[in-house]
Amino acid sequence: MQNALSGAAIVELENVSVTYPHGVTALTSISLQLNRGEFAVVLGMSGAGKSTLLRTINYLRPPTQGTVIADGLGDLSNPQILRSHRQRTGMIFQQHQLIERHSALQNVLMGRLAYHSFWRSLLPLPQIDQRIALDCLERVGLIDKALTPVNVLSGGQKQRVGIARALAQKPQLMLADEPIASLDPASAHKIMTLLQTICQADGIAALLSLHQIEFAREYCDRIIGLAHGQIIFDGPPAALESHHLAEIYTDQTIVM
Ligand SMILES: Nc1ncnc2c1ncn2[C@@H]1O[C@H](COP(=O)(O)OP(=O)(O)OP(=O)(O)O)[C@@H](O)[C@H]1O
Repeated sequence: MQNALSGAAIVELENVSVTYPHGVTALTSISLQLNRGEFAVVLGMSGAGKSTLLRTINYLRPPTQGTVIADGLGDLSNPQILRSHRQRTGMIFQQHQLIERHSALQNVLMGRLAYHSFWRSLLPLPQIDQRIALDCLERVGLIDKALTPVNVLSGGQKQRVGIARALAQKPQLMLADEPIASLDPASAHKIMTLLQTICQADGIAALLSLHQIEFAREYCDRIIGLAHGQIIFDGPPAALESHHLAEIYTDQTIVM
């Protein structure tokens, strides 16, 4: 295979830095591989660079230095490679980013657009796409809400529609930016269980950003700790000790 990364990596960041136009550096010299089949989390204080890291992995925020390489595809600075990488990368957002007046099904169908040209996507999508979207709604337990406008769904249900939309892309990589931040603990556990189960069943690599250390420990098999745009810790939950947390959450008291 051309442009294959070593080992199990699906995407690799090499010496990546991101500086925003007004001069804030959000990431500094990040080198990181995300591996197939892993369910990883990035932890860090507000402003540590978690969202920027996730967005850089699909070039919603291109690096100002360094490269992002997708396995089997190559450097994301090439527009064609980026298009292929985005097609196989699902994105889940804290605020769902759904079209509120559209039904759950219409929103999930958006996940199929990456498989069609711009002009084709202006027409109703083929039946096969409708079937895939309905399957995805079924997997997140919302088949009975397929025709319900999203604006009458609960926060947890909206997040499940967001997961179904990402899933409809048939992704190999899932990026989830604070997927449980606006949910109560019971709904948050449901969403984490759902994400973990689906990613495991479909062999999807996942990188989530979270604020809740206890959720990261319970569900994830790899923790990446960021502080001030740099990686402070990268390892399994069992290796994360209080001194790492003190470094990640520099201004906060840590309760273990
Ligand atoms: N669009 C932007 N333009 C300018 N600066 C930005 C932009 N987005 C983020 N930043 C800055 O980059 C730094 C990292 O922000 P980022 O959103 O990646 O952190 P975060 O860890 O995700 O924070 P939070 O947990 O609050 O979402 C911060 O200093 C932030 O102010």
